[in-house]
Parts: sequence; C-alpha cells; structure tokens
Amino acid sequence: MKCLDCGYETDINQKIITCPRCGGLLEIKVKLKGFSFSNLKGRGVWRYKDAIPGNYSKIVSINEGNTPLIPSRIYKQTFYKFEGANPTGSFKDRGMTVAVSSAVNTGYKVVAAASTGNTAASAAAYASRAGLRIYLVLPKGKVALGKLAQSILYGATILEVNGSFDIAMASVMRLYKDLGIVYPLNSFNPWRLEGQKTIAYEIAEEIGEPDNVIVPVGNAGNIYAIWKGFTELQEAGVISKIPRMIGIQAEGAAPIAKAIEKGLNEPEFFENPETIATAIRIGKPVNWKKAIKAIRSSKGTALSVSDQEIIDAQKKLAREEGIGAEPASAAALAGYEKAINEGIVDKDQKNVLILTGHALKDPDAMLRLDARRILINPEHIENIVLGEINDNN
Ligand SMILES: Cc1ncc(COP(=O)(O)O)c(C=O)c1O
Ligand SMILES: N[C@@H](CCOP(=O)(O)O)C(=O)O
Repeated sequence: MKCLDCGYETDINQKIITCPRCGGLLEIKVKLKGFSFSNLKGRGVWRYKDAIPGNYSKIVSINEGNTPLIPSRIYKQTFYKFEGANPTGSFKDRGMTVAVSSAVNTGYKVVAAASTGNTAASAAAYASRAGLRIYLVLPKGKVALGKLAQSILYGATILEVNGSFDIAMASVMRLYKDLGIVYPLNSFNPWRLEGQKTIAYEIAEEIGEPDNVIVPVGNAGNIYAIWKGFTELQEAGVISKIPRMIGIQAEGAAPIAKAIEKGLNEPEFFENPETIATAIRIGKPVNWKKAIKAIRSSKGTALSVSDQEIIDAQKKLAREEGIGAEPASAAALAGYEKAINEGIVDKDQKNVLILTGHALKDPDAMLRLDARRILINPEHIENIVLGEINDNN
C-alpha cells in the first residue's frame, strides 16, 4: 500500500484505510501473477478474488456484479455497462461487498457512510447482511426518494445534516479519523475500490479493452477504480492497452472537470454544488487526487454537462435504448455526445459508458419528464387509439 500524498509505503494490511503517517489516500498495489480469465470460477465481484488482496474468510455478498454490457442501438461499437442491475441498484454494491467483508474480517461492529443516497442504500443492505450497526449521514432534503426509502427499508440509523454531501462527508471523517469509533464505508476506503475495479475486469473479459470509458464523477472513486482494474490487467499482459478514462461531471458540481480544463494540479472546490443529478452533487470530492491521476495517466479528460443535457440524455437512454438510468448515470451519455461533438472521442471506436445507477432510484426525476397521459372513457378507448393510428398512416 502506498500513500498518494506523502509516499509512505507499507505491506498489505486490511486494517489500514488511510495513511498512518499523514492521513492521506492510500493506493493498494496489486501485481497479478499467472492471471487468466479462462481459469476463473463463479460470477460477479468474487470471480476476480485472485485480484483482490486481503483475507476474506467470511465474505458478505448479495451476488453483486456480473452486470449486463448492453450494445447501443444508436452508436455502433458503443456499450452501456448497466450497474443499475446490482442488488441495490448501483455500482456501490461491488465496493460494499469488499469493504463490509473487510470490516467483518478485521472485527469491526459499527460502520458509517456519508451519502447522496446510493452509498447509503448499498451500505445499509450489506451492513444488514453482516449484522453490523450502521450510521448514515445524509444531506437533508437532497437524497432521491428511492434511495432514502432503501436506507429506511434496510433499517439504518439516518443522521441528517443541513447542507451538502460535503458536510456529511466531513462528519463521517470526524467519526472515523478523530474519534475512531466507526469503520468508514465511503470510497476513501481503498478496499471499496478493490471491489469497484471489477467493472474493468468484467468489461475486459467480455469485449477486451475499450478505447474510451466514460464515467460520471462525484466523490471520484469509481473512475480511479475502473482505471486501476484496466491498469492491473495491462501490467499482467492480459490486455494490450489502458482505455482513456473520460470523467463527466454536472456543470454545477464540476471541480475535477474544471481542474482538467484549466490544467490545474489541484481542483478549486465548489462550495455550493447544485445539479438535478443529486448523486453527483459533490463540491469537494475526497478522491480528487486519484481521479486526476487516472484521467491524466490514461490520456483521458473530464467534461461538464448541463442539467438540461442530463435530462435529455436520460430521456434518450430510456426512449431510444430502452435503458432506465438515474440522472447521474445519464450524464455519461450527455458527456459522451459532447465528447464526440468536440472531437475528443471517435464514435466508431470501442467505447463503454458506465451507467452507474437505476432509474427507479429517483422517481421524481422520471415524473418531471414529459408524458402522454390521457384520461379516457374505457367504453370508447378505440376512438383515441384508432384515431391516432389513422392519423399516423
Ligand atoms: C449513480 C451515481 N453515479 C455516479 C456517482 C459518482 O461516483 P464516484 O463518487 O465514485 O465518482 C455516484 C456517487 O458518487 C452515484 O451514486
Ligand atoms: N454518490 C455517492 C457519494 C459518496 O460516494 P462514495 O463512493 O465515496 O461512497 C453516494 O451514493 O453517496
């Protein structure tokens, strides 16, 4: 394990989450030995257990991962990795199975997470499965209904703050770093990212290496995790190149996209992040350093998209591709189209868009879309339908 901030190095130790010397972000260095997809057994995240360091004598799993890679109907050579098909409806489940298993195997009884909603739902489900007590810190009034309902369903204790996700995140840091009373389940915990990197393993096993991978970015762990997965496979000679990582943020919460655009080494944080895509309404991403490393070393980039572009992309995904994704996930398509228009990616290359969460997470976002709803007299239903069929002919 190596600290991205001060360079401190230590042997793999599952008890360590942040740098023991400076408190910075740790990277878990994995060198695959004799790795081949043809030797693997099982499905989902734990199919790749040879690539996940640590001791997992007890695994807390709800059969996460093994999500569909759906070919686009609109863009040839483009695929959607639909993470909404995970047990709680987002990619967080991949990280949670590893992080919660680590918590159990290292003897923790109380876990906590700050969340815009999906981490909360996932952490609550895995904590229940493991029999752990869980505290969720949420920005009051800013969590999509489906996600809040999930956290209630799984029986978590919900602590609400007035303010953004960033304030909730700072509160969890206090519980973990200053007081040492919880095991943190957010993505500054590098064990979480070991689970999330299996997105790359699944893509590579199914279609080899893509040219570009387009990922919505919020707290900025996932883009790094996916890049890490591809990097490990490339270093082991399993794939020949690392795809360019293209991060997409909402215009009102775009510290990383702005840093890349301006060529900064450190982002300027957004004090009051705002976007309809509540999952990525984050102004101070804890993993910004990892995300910038993934983007720059893969020769990728980061872009921001407007709320209107996100809404249009969500509609297009649903109404032209048949895929229901939440607004933050639709940002990937909005960003992809922007990247094509700006000549940043070539639509005829092999491109993968990560659709991070299910549409059902955010019913209010769906209900805001234009709908054809007509009150009818059931006895004369044919008048409407036949009338329209005739008009269309
Ligand atoms: C649906 C969804 N998409 C994208 C993201 C962004 O992922 P990350 O925080 O790893 O950048 C999140 C959470 O942050 C999310 O819930
Ligand atoms: N969108 C996230 C924000 C927290 O991200 P994490 O990956 O650091 O847990 C959420 O769903 O809460």
